[in-house]
Amino acid sequence: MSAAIVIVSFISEDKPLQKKVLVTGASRRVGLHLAKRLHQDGYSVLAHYRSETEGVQELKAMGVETIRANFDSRDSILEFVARLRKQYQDFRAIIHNASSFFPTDDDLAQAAEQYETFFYAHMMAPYLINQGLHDRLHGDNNDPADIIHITDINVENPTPRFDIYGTTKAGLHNMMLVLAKKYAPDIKVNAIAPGPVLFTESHSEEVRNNMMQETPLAREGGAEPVYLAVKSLLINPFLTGVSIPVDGGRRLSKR
Ligand SMILES: NC(=O)C1=CN([C@@H]2O[C@H](COP(=O)(O)OP(=O)(O)OC[C@H]3O[C@@H](n4cnc5c(N)ncnc54)[C@H](OP(=O)(O)O)[C@@H]3O)[C@@H](O)[C@H]2O)C=CC1
Ligand SMILES: Nc1nc2c(c(=O)[nH]1)N=C([C@H](O)[C@@H](O)CO)CN2
Repeated sequence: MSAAIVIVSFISEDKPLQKKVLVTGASRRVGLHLAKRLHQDGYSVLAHYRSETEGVQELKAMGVETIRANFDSRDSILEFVARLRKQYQDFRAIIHNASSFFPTDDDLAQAAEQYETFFYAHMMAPYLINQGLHDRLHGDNNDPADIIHITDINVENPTPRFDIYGTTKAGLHNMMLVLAKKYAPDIKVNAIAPGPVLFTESHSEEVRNNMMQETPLAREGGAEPVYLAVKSLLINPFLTGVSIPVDGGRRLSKR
């Protein structure tokens, strides 16, 4: 056998392709951090994004596989699932991080449009991706695979100004509970409920200070605590139907 064929056969006989960890909304902030840290910890990450950001370029430069989709309609989500099934055989985990966030518009027609936006991103996309890929999810060493929903601590104590956002995040929380029952014992389904982890430019100094006064640990958490919670779920084979609040205790004191 020639040297070239030997080399090719050696490469092709290397360990089987690693199972993918799909992270949605990985173009910026928490999702980008999750994708980077999972890659650094040796997982084979498939980073989903909508906007081509600098973060996406960083992921590509790190050798992280990326896939683009906008979860803005039933058809776009179904097309994304079909593409995933065509291109990938095996997944280790799916992390639903993609999310929109803005207050409800006073105009009813605008609020209706917002409802669709939130519903597609927070409920239809996670459900269709889970249901469309659950047979491709496989754990390691006979342990269950993972689905993780990134929700919000406010699912049980919502903020009126963000009522549609909160309603659809509550739906994502309930979906975690039902799928934990539906997909057992092959798949664990859990949630991470962040609190004040990363402010946005829309948060004034006053709003930030008020939030910190309502937060027992009195700090903006950052993205790393969310990753540490993700990691703890991935390595624990006996957790399902659980929601981990990553909020510095804010849920205890928020009005
Ligand atoms: N930041 C915080 O303090 C808190 C965050 N959370 C939750 O944690 C998660 C991460 O938060 P954070 O990083 O701040 O989120 P961001 O709002 O900063 O980013 C959300 C990501 O989702 C993507 N996305 C939004 N809509 C769609 C869509 N229709 N199709 C595809 N992708 C979409 C965005 O893509 P694009 O780049 O195109 O905008 C972006 O990559 C979210 O689920 C959020 O709800 C909960 C409570 C507090
Ligand atoms: N998709 C997003 N969801 C949420 C965000 C965000 O920036 N994007 N931010 C919050 C909080 O207001 C946070 O910024 C402070 O607690 C909630 N959800």
